[in-house]
Amino acid sequence: MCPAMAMNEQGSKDDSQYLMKGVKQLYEKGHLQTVPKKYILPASDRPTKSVEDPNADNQNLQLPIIDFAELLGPNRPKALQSLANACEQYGFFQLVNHCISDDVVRSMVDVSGRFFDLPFEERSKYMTSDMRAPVRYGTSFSQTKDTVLCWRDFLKFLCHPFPDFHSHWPSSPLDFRKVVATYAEETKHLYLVVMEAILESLGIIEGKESEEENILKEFDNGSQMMVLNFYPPCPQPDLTLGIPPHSDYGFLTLLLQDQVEGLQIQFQDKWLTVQPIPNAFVINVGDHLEIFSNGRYKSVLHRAVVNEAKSRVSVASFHSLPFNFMVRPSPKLIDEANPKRYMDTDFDSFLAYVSTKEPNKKDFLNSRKLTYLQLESKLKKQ
Ligand SMILES: O=C(O)CCC(=O)C(=O)O
Ligand SMILES: [Fe+2]
Repeated sequence: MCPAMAMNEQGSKDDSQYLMKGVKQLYEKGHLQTVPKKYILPASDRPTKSVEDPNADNQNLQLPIIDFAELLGPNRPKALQSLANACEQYGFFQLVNHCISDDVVRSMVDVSGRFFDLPFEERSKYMTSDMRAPVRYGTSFSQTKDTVLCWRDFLKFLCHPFPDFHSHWPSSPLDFRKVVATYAEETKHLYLVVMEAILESLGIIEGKESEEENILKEFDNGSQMMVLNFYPPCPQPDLTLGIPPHSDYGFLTLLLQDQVEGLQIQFQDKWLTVQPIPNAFVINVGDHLEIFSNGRYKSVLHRAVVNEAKSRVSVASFHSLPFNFMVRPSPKLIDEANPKRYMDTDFDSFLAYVSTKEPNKKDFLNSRKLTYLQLESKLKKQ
């Protein structure tokens, strides 16, 4: 009997070691009919499926679509308004007509898939529990802390700022570094143009004064981290999740998904599935932008579901200020009617937080919120 089947039925001592090799390994070697116990969520956390029930999860969602060309053209004011509405109401939008070529986008999804196709020995060279490692391969969400494991394997790596980062990236597949370097550079540029529009939509910048150029320079020098997610087919997709509900650290995430659906966002207390649009980016507001906008733009919970038939690849590019910078509500968005709603935060406090807790839902962002009493005493002092 293969180890995965044995584990399924009785649970052996080697289980955890075997499971730590990830779900691709499990799927390929296990001929699985059922998911191992360690992946089964409590009933209340499972994704449900019912087309008849209008209140059930998994209905489709047409996210607001922002046309990049409109954002740069004479209709910019209208496009900025749509951007503001999307960030306030959904925390998410799809960006179409952007400047990154179909070829660059397709190559990135393709090379990511080929990375996960490598033998486990090759992928596992990058396995580490060090959260600060410039390259980290792993499985689940936080593989050493998750009480229930998730149905995903991932590769995480730093893109910016990082001297000589190419030499840390996987050297296999042979074209990995070249394809990723082009993609990282182009997504960073796209992020900066979108971020400038977001700052304008918040009324933080208006023209090209020197003070405003400084704020843009901080974003220019900011951090960029990439995560490649791989979700193999799952024999019982209703019992588990690819990624549990979470919000993203950072200002913006630019997510590329292949044509297999799986991303769901929480909207009006329901989980709705985002329909992939070929070559579009799903962009979402991260915790730092919610803090910086003093709560005006929302960092929304999202998760990934898996399916029985197809594997799925997604590529997330996370962008924020430089790692040593404090993120705080913009002074331009604080006044008597809008007191400061969040504590200042930095990367170290985030790392300290996630390394002591099982990352769960919006915990980190909630830990940064000033409570009602704190707000009241601040108001009194003003
Ligand atoms: O795969 C997806 O659609 C979601 C990925 C995600 O949310 C993440 O990597 O933070
Ligand atoms: Fe995410």
